[in-house]
Amino acid sequence: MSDVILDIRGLDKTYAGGVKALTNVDLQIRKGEIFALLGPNGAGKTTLIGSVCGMVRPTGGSIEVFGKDLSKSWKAIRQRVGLVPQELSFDMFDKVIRQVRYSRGMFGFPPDEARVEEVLKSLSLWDKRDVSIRELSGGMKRRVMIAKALAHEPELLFLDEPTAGVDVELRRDMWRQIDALRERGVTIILTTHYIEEAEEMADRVGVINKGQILLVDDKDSIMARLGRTEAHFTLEKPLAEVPATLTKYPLHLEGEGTCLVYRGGDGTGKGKREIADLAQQLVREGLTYTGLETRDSTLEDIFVDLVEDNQAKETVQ
Ligand SMILES: Nc1ncnc2c1ncn2[C@@H]1O[C@H](COP(=O)(O)OP(=O)(O)OP(=O)(O)O)[C@@H](O)[C@H]1O
Repeated sequence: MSDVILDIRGLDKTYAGGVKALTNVDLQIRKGEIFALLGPNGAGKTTLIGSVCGMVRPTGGSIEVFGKDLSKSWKAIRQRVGLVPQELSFDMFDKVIRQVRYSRGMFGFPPDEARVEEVLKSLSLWDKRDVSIRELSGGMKRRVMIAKALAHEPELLFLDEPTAGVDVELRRDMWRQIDALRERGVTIILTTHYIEEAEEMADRVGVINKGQILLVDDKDSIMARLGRTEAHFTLEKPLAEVPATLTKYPLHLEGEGTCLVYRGGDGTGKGKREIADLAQQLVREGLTYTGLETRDSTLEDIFVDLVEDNQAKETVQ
């Protein structure tokens, strides 16, 4: 891939206390994409970001950013990378605009008032520029964090849980901001617990659990490959087992035999077709049902299944 902007190979991190936070992580990020890294608490997301942004020293593997080895060209690379960390970090008594200016200087860039103004305006912070940060709401403080990370015009931007603790309205507003950055060609890697966020924003999604990458793919292919359709047939009379004539369908019984559950398909409409066939066959076989509910799986279902599967495999091993 010639447009790879970040190339992580065989990355390992074992913390001093012995916690293995990353195991043999391979990840390639393409220029201009929005990549969402999903994982439960403690999966290794922050460690992975920290390894690229210089807060964590990996114990194995390699990281190339903009085609350069991070361990050799750290300073030049860091100038072109932005990070919005999970935890708020600034001088609470300082004014918004000063913190943004200061951040630009920290990365070795000369003052540029036009740029600072543009960033503050794009995040609807211009009116608050002379307000002391401690007086802002939590969501607005988070915007200041983003403004700081954007002040030096990064080409690669990491957002670690950008919308944690932010209300729905502000979250959507931030999504718009992130979209605007993409339009400007910024490559964005975000970690999130909100699967809705990944579903809405990302071009590609990676799932990490216990320090291992379980899956990386285009969001649409994940839905097509792993998406399922579910149908719940409420039966008039309970069944002891799934009839032999129906075993070609992915079925099981729930609710002490009163609910026949179909779970199958592949996100391409196959599930809906099979459910329609199944419904007809139930009628032909005199298996009366009094209710039918269907729904397509979401990215969240796929994510939960993947992590649970991985957890179950680990328990067996
Ligand atoms: N400085 C540290 N020293 C020792 N262990 C650490 C350190 N930082 C993180 N860990 C451990 O490494 C593992 C991965 O943590 P990490 O913060 O990377 O996960 P995460 O996916 O970002 O979690 P969350 O979603 O809760 O932020 C966890 O078991 C965590 O307890």
